[in-house]
Amino acid sequence: MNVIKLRAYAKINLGLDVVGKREDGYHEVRMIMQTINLYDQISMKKISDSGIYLKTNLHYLPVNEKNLVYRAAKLLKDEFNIKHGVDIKLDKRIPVAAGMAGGSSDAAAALVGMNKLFNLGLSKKELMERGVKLGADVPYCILRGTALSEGIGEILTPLAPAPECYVLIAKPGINVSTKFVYGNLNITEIKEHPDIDGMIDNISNGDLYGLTNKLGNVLETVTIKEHPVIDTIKQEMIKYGALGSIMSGSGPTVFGLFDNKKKAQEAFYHMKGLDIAKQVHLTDFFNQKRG
Ligand SMILES: C[C@@](CO)(OP(=O)(O)O)[C@H](O)COP(=O)(O)OP(=O)(O)OC[C@H]1O[C@@H](n2ccc(N)nc2=O)[C@H](O)[C@@H]1O
Ligand SMILES: Nc1ncnc2c1ncn2[C@@H]1O[C@H](COP(=O)(O)OP(=O)(O)O)[C@@H](O)[C@H]1O
Repeated sequence: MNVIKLRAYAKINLGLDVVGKREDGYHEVRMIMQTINLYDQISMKKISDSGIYLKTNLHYLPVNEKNLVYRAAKLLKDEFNIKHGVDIKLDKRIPVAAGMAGGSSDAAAALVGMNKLFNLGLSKKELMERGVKLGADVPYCILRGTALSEGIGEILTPLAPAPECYVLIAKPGINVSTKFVYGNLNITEIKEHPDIDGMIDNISNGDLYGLTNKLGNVLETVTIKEHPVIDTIKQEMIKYGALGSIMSGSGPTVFGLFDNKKKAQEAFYHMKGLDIAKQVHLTDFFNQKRG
């Protein structure tokens, strides 16, 4: 097998709480993670030359060590002293710097791809252990599905698949740095913590309405202060029938959850017509079992 094609799925955070700060500056989190059916495509080809060559459809993305895909390939190439090189094509559809783990998911897919392409025999757990060196969300992007994420994001507990619904995604035309958002978060000032344990109960009972009532993300306090347009998009989603709407991750992407296809489609067209939302997608939850 000399060529491999992979899908790198985006995630949203149905709940994001920060419960502490470590001495190295990283934050301890409790998050409900959910993979959605929006993905980048990656193809990897073994070559005789020893280099790592990356091409992408987005001209502004780095194609060297600054790209997480390159770093993922290099990490395993160095560890296993692989002599062959790899040609990688990355077709991005997940919005960049959006709070949807696009880069982390690409890195996760590249680790999985290298493992297959060079028959390294690493288990999922062993790939996840390597993934955290590239980013806190990378182990989750290898696991996928609905999961509780703790520690800095690397302690993962798989949950039952969250109840099905429609997911409207809208990203305003601004980019947000995760480092900036965590760096400007003052934990002592967080007034409302999302009820992560309640959300876990709702997920195990298949209670969509209980779940959508509890959506919450403490990082909104930092990002919305900087970019009030995020709040405007949330309000538009609710106005158009979303059961709940919050910012994903460090932002600035906003998502809304819908139980009704027609309403979700109407909200999608409305959002596309607004010039505050630059990238808009209508999708649903990725479910490992449904494929
Ligand atoms: C906020 C979240 C929510 O899922 O996602 P995104 O918005 O990035 O998608 C994650 O916690 C982001 O994970 P990830 O994007 O992998 O973070 P990393 O690349 O490891 O770290 C970027 C920077 O964020 C800060 N950071 C990250 C994770 C964490 N638990 N505490 C932190 O303080 C650190 O300052 C770090 O230098
Ligand atoms: N494969 C990649 N895809 C997207 N961004 C990447 C990638 N590799 C490195 N980056 C850099 O990482 C930054 C954050 O990207 P991304 O992972 O999309 O953000 P987020 O985690 O907020 O969704 C970008 O500004 C980009 O320069």
